[in-house]
Amino acid sequence: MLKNTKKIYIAYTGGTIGMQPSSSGYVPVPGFLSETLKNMPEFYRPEMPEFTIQEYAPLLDSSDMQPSDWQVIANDIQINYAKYDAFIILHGTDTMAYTASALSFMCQNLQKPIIVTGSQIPIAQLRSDGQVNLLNALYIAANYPIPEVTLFFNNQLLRGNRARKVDADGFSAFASPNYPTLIEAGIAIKVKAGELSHAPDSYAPLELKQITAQPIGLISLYPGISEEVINNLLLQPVKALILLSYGVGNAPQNKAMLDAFKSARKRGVIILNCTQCLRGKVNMTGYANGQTLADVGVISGYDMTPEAALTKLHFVLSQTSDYANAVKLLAEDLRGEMSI
Ligand SMILES: NC(=O)C[C@H](N)C(=O)O
Repeated sequence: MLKNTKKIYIAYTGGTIGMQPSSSGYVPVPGFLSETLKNMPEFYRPEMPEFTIQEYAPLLDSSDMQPSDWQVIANDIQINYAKYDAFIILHGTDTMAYTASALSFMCQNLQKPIIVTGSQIPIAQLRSDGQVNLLNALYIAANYPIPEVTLFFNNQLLRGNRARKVDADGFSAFASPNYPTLIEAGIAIKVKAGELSHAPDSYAPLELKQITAQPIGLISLYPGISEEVINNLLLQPVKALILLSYGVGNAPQNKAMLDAFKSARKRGVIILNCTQCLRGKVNMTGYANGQTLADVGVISGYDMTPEAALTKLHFVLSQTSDYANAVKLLAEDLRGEMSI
């Protein structure tokens, strides 16, 4: 058996995969994951790539992840970019889709795979999905390199900025409602919508973009919503509001609410329309109720997930403070996050 010579960098940020039970529920325990892996010989078979685990301190339950943590991960990848063939981010599932989306925007000109994965049951527990998720992520990173930020879970490799956590306690915790699966790991590994990289002679440098946390509001419309609620959400220092609208981008014909959007738009607040449906795309020309939103300056988020919309706003507002510039960037498909 020929030894796999690929080198993979694993950034272990926390999450259930390396947790242990405590009196107050699962908690991450430093050193425990690396020790557990040492006793799992399948990770060291010759077909497996070499890997290095960088354990972060503190290890986080991913519900504690902040934009500054995305920056730490992105900086870490940049520092190690030349030395490794691919990167795996071990992460909790709760905010995994946010981190995957954020990294996709931060890593411009990415030419190596970054796969985010984790598990629903800790790796040291009976029936854990951690071992199979990490093993497959390593194998796919080494043998089926797709040079973008992806998320691997339950035998599916998804585009990171298209993924959503859709099941709180099932193994099939992630879906990509508006974009096909990149790779399906069944008995055979099938490359579906993913494009494999063709080992270039030299890698163009990775361009790392910064994200700083931005004041962004998010609201899902509901029958009975009042303009006071909307107005409160648009108060200073909010720079953008994600409006999760009905269906293809509809909202009630409530004059006071529309006026609130209009005056916010005049103050330079971005209002981004995404659908509250799991699947499908915003089209504000479909109904008169959607058109009135476009008329007051609400912009389309097309079929972006709320996670992609939020991280894209953090990203865009970190790059520019000019409204027109920001709107231009939001309308572009920057990293495959939306279908225009
Ligand atoms: N399955 C998990 O990883 C959930 C955990 N609370 C986390 O996001 O860190």
